[in-house]
Amino acid sequence: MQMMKWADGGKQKMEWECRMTVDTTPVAQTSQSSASTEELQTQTCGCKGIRFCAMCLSSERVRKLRIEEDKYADFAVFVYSNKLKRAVRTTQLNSTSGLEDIRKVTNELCAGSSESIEMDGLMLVENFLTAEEETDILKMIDKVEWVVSQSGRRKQDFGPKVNFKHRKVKTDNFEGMPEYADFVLEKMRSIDANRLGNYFPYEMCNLEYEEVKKSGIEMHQDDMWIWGNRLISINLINGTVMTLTNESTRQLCYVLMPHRSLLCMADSIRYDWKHGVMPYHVRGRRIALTMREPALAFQEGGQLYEKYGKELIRLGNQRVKLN
Ligand SMILES: O=C(O)CCC(=O)C(=O)O
Ligand SMILES: [Fe+2]
Repeated sequence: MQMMKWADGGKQKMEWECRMTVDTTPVAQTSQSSASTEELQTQTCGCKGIRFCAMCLSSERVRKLRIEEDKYADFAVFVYSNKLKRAVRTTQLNSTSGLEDIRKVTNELCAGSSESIEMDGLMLVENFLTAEEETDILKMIDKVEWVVSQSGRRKQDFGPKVNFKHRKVKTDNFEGMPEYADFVLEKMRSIDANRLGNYFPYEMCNLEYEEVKKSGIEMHQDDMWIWGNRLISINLINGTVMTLTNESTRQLCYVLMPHRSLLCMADSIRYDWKHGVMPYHVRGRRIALTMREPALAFQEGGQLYEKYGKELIRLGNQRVKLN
């Protein structure tokens, strides 16, 4: 299998963005060309810097960045077991394994003598939404215009624009969360009031991934200045794999996220690990409904509450009616 890594060390400039992410070097991506790639190349995509999708895969910019290497090749590989609530070591997978192999190993896991690690702060809720609830939410999501984003994704942003480098926030286009946010937040509270209750996001970003576009999201950590502990991601239409890497312990963990599941990444998973979605783990169309809560400094009593937090929290509590 051919691997790609990025020659610029993964650093990239990002100014006013609607959302998160401190991007660093992405994990190797399998490079499979598809018949439709060439047709897509004539279109305009949103990729810049280290990012790529099917449309720009063979552009001059992307070709210059590629070198043959897999950054995580020597990491110990684990798969997350939602039954055991632990990540179990496997030698059947490597750092570029495909979706079907990861699914097989995950489904065949059993409590045994394999080395395993606690995944503090990782919570996977299978069947978080029923099929009917998913259909209702999707209808509302698809009423809103999609905007081309990076790495083959499209997005719908409900949140502030943030200049991560200069630590500035603009709220000009932020009118509140879409009306279906209340249903989602109430369902989270009803499932686990302790861990998922009391969640008042001031950002919701729906991300659309498509297999044909080779959509993915590079290994990254969400920004820690503005966004708080719990990152939420709900899998609509199709599930996928969340890849987690811990560079200090040199461990990689695959978390199989079924269709209609919710993933919460908090505590050490949020702060000690990176996460990403590999394009070759995407099937068909997938929508990730993601949410972020205020960092402590932006909450009442925090240093940035008066300057930014108060207004952001007020807007986060407003609802936008969808026609
Ligand atoms: O696609 C997902 O589930 C996660 C996306 C993500 O990590 C992000 O938006 O920061
Ligand atoms: Fe993220």
